[in-house]
This record gives sequence, C-alpha cells and structure tokens, in this order.
Amino acid sequence: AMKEKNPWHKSGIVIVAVIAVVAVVALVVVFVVQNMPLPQKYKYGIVLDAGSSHTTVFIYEWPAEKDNNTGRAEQKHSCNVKPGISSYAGTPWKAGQSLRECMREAEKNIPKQRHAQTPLYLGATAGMRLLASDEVFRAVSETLQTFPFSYQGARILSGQEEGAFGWVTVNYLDDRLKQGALDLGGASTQISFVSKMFDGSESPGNSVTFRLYGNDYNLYTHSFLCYGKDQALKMALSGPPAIRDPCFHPEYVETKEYSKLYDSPCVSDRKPQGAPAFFQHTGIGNFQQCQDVVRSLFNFSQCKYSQCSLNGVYQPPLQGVFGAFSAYYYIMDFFNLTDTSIPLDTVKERIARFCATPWQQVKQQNPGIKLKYLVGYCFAGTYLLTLLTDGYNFTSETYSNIKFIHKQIKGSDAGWTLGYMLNLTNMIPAEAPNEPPLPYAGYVVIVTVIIILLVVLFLF
Ligand SMILES: O=P(O)(O)OP(=O)(O)OP(=O)(O)OC[C@H]1O[C@@H](n2cnc3c(O)ncnc32)[C@H](O)[C@@H]1O
Ligand SMILES: [Ca+2]
Repeated sequence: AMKEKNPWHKSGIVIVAVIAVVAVVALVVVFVVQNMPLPQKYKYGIVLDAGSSHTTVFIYEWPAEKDNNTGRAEQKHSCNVKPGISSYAGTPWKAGQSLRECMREAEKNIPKQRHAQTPLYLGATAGMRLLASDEVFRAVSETLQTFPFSYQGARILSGQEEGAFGWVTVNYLDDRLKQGALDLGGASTQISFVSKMFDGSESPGNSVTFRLYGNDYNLYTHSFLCYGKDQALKMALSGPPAIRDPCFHPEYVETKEYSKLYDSPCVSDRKPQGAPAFFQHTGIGNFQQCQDVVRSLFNFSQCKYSQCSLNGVYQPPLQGVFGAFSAYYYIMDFFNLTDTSIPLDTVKERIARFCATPWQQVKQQNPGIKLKYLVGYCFAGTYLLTLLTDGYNFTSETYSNIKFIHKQIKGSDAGWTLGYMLNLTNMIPAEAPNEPPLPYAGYVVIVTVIIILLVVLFLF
C-alpha cells in the first residue's frame, strides 16, 4: 500500500507546467501583436524647396500600404544646394545644372523599383516671386525630367500656400497641441495661426481652411514679400551713400557696389539719382538706432481693420504657442537664445551687446562661423526682435509662447515642403491616428498580470 505515491503531487506539477506554458504563450502573443514589426515596404515622395537663398531636396518616406493613414510620412534624407535658382537669372541653364548632384543623391536614397512611382515636385518661393523668370523654370524642369522619378512640375507657391503648408507641417509632426508657425526666409516671412477671434470674414485673403486630425481649422496666414532677412537688409541699407550703419559692428568698413544694393524689386524704386558706383559701408554698432532703422521699414500709419500687424495688414490677436523656424532658428541658435524662458529684456541686452562689439573682436570670438553669416547677425537679431514685437505684437509676456525649432520630432525639418507634399498626395490626415490593437493601459495590465502569475507559479 505504501508504493502508491500521492497522485496529487504528479498531476499538480503537470497542471503548473501547463499553466506556465499557456501563460508564456499568452505573453508572447500579446507582446507580438502589440509590437507588430513595421511593414518593410515604403513609398517615397520628393519635394524641392527652391528658396531665395538655397534649394533643398527633401525625400519623404511612408509605409506602402498605409498612405491614406495618419501621421506617418517622415523625412528620410535632405540635400542642400546654394545659391537659390533665382540667382541664375543671367545663366538659366546653370540653375538646372546646380540641382544635379542632389538629385543623383536622391536616386541613391530611393530603392530603384520605386523610382518610377515616386512623385517629384518643385515649389519656388519669394526669390522666384521677385524674379519671375520663365527661362529659369524651363531650365530647372528640363533637368528634373532627366531623372527617373514621376515629375509633377515646378511652380511658384503663393505666400498664402507657403504659410499654410508650414503650419500643416508643424502640426502634422506634432499632433499634441495646435501651434502657430513663424517662418523667416531670405526674401519673405510668414505668420500662420489659429485664433478664436478669426473666422476669415474680416480679411478673406488671409484665411485658409484645413481638416486635420478630425478637426476643421480656419487658419490666419500672411506672407510679407521683401520682409525676409536678406531683402529687409537691402531695404535698411538703401540710405544715403557712406552710411554710418548702426546695424553693423564698430570697426566694420567695406567698400560696396551701389548697384548691388538696388538689384531687387524690393528696393529698385529707392535708388537715388546720380548715386556713385561704390560706397563705404561703415558700422557703428548701435542696437537702439538699428531698431529705429528697422521700424522705419514698417508702416504703421494706416489700418482699415480692427487690428493690424504692419503695412496695413490685418492680424487677429495672437493665440497659443508658435513654432519659429528657418532664420528664426539660425539666428537665435547663434546667440544661444533658443530658450524662450530667457526674458525678452535679457535677449535684447545680449543682442545689443553683440552689436556694440567691435568687428575684429567678433571675428576672434567666433572662429567657426562663416563670415557671410557672422557679419549679418547684429542686423538679423535686431530685425527678428523688432518684427516679433513691433510687427506681430509679441510682448514680454507672450514671448515665451515662441519655440525656436529646427528639426521637428523624428528629424523632419520644419518648413512648408512636407505639408505641400501631404496636400498634393491627399495624405493630410483628416482623422486622428489609429490606435494600436490594445489601449496602452490594457496592454500594461495584461502583461503585468501574466508576469505576476508566472512569478507565483514558479515560487509554487
Ligand atoms: O523662403 P525664402 O524667402 O524664399 O528664402 P529661403 O528659403 O532661401 O530662406 P531660408 O529660410 O533658407 O534662410 C533664411 C535666411 O537665413 C540665412 N541662413 C541660412 N543658414 C544660416 C545660418 O547658419 N546662419 C545665419 N543665417 C543663415 C539664409 O542665407 C537666408 O538669408
Ligand atoms: Ca523658405
């Protein structure tokens, strides 16, 4: 009778083993389903941003079977060409040639079997708005058509499109909160935001509507042609010859060609009679006086709306946070002032101190910075601050609502190109992103319970 073992002992082990196996299998299944591998196949789109100072080739990538889905196109690669195509007015064919190298790079970055179905767009902004040269466009189109992509044409964006697509990009990449967009280019500058006080009725020309992530937006947007930082500098410089310039450092002296100052439609009508061929450009480095010069570029004398920014342009009250990119970022990054919790007065002081620093010293203290940019940061910093405060009406209180950004989340550049492509490929997400198979809390609870069960079983 003693050789009969306790039957409960053996079957108990079996039961525990079975439960443990089931638990492990369940754990694996839940884990695999939740973290399904990304699809291996991608689709691509190429957008060329033909700005006034550069052309950048952007390659975007998104999972192939999900192109109508949400929040998924990302920047895969970018390649920059300087100068911009509008610099080739005299030699249009060179505008085309200048893009070859970056386009070859695009060929290498996109799998061959996808080339033929990859749409290729070129959008030109303020530089070409000012130049309006068909020859340059023809040359650029001819070059782009020699590449194996699906060429969709080259065109000039309206200022309204430029502002609105910049807003779409910023809000597509970061869908948590609706933010405004501030873009400071070389030849124009854009401001775009949603305001409770704006329904489009007061100024229909500033109104764009979008459906994004399940909400309809009535966007206020305006583009100021000639108020990018390079054209604004031309306007500021077009004073009398031998100017003592408060926007340049003390000890800065340079002989410049007078005609170069007036070679754009933004300033051509300011050219004085009988001006000399050359002039001495002399800096005196004074922030206050430089700010006065910048203010003189803004016209505040008339406004036929309830409220204006500058030059009689309607602007509703500012609302919410703003992503500020392109030159906004380059300038503030140089000054180490991208952190907007730094009070506006401190920002002003730092820029004022920089302007007052003699040019030789500035060069010594910034050996790694390209001179062509370094020489311009005093003006650029002053211009940026004056545009934000006097122009757009940001105050010491609202200044911290601005976020100076360059790369958005996941490494996509802030700018109009992504929004432009999403729009042309009907990929602007009308609805909020799909949820994963399990809500995150449910996933965590299930995994936790199973792990606790396993631990208990093993202890047993
Ligand atoms: O939008 P548009 O007006 O067509 O012009 P863009 O597209 O060429 O303008 P960007 O935003 O690329 O650049 C804005 C300005 O910033 C300048 N810039 C670019 N990199 C810079 C840097 O590192 N430091 C200072 N300025 C820079 C550039 O030369 C322009 O004057
Ligand atoms: Ca631009």
